[in-house]
Amino acid sequence: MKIEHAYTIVTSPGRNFVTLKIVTDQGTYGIGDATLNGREMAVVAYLDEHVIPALIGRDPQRIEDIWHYLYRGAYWRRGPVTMSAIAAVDMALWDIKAKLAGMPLYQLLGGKSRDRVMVYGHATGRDIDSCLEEVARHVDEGYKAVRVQAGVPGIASIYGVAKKDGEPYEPADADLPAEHVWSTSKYLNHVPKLFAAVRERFGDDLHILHDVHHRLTPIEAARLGKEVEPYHLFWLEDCVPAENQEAFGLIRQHTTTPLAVGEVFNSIHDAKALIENQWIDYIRATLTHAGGITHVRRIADLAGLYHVRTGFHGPTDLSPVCLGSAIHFDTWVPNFGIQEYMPHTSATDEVFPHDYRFEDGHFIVGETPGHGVDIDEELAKQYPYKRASLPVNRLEDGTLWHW
Ligand SMILES: O=C(O)C(=O)C[C@H](O)[C@H](O)CO
Ligand SMILES: [Mg+2]
Repeated sequence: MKIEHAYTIVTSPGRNFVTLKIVTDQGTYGIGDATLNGREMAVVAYLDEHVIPALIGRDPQRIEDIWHYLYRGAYWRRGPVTMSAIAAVDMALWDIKAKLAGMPLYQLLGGKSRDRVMVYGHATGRDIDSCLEEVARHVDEGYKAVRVQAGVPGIASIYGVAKKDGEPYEPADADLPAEHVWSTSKYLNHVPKLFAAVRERFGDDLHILHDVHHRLTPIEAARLGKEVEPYHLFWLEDCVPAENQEAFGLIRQHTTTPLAVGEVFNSIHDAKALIENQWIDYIRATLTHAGGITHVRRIADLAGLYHVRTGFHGPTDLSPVCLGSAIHFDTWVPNFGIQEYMPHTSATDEVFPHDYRFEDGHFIVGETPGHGVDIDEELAKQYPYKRASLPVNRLEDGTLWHW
């Protein structure tokens, strides 16, 4: 069997998505997600110019060999563009292999470790009261775990909070990067009050999560982790930028609040010290940005040795192809923790028909052979690419800060 044909599809049903389709000489095809928010066309160029020509004629069943061919063969290893391109190939090849086997992907990975996959949704509000209303809506819809993000008095716009209450949050909201202003002291003084209010209204059973979006220094993160201990967070996410993995060692010395990190990671090497030193509790590296199923499986296996569980990134800027594949992975992986879920627009769901379903705060995996997600190429053409950028963040004195 040979790869006969492969091509990229860029579509924007509400936001941009990049999909790779690989077709074999026997007609079976697979698709993979290559979406890198705000840098989509860099991955398209990488795939079109450097990867696809080298795939034609190869045996699609040799997933492991093709992974190493693309990783080692590039000489320039790692990085989000390279690893998203490799991931798209890998996901499409697993889709093909599972279709050839006549099995849903989770069966090929090793079968079910659980019947359903717990997800967390996003509650956002411009103040604490409106955030609580959104938490209530999620609880009514069956969610058992909710990420809470609220506006902070004195900060005009903040990560993770929708511009209008009740609407979904979209970070890539402008042609060129919007400029936000950030104050660590205002945030740190305010945010514990949000968790106190959530516990007060919803009691102890609801899992609550929070994303700091890389904005603190290690000692500030240690203070926050310590102060929120009484509210028993499921996790505190991305409390510091993670290029310096040792920073998490410092935070860990000070707090028992569970720590999650990894949505911007693209390799096992980004997470190795964090996992081996047990400085974190959840690893969030995603299939699309960290080299696909073949590589993320290695990260998960390493994590399992150290009591670190998975908590995959699942924003709307990863396509249903990534989400569908992630649900198969989550259903199999022994050290599963939780799956992030931001519902896609109905236009996106129409472009990407899929067989996974949300029920009572969980995802239920589908039984279609492959990863269970397809693309309607004719419909996709109706939504042309539109450049959209993530914002940048400055301190009140104008210093460029972490977004
Ligand atoms: O979903 C999350 O936890 C995020 O932090 C979302 C990111 O800001 C988003 O995916 C950036 O593209
Ligand atoms: Mg995040």
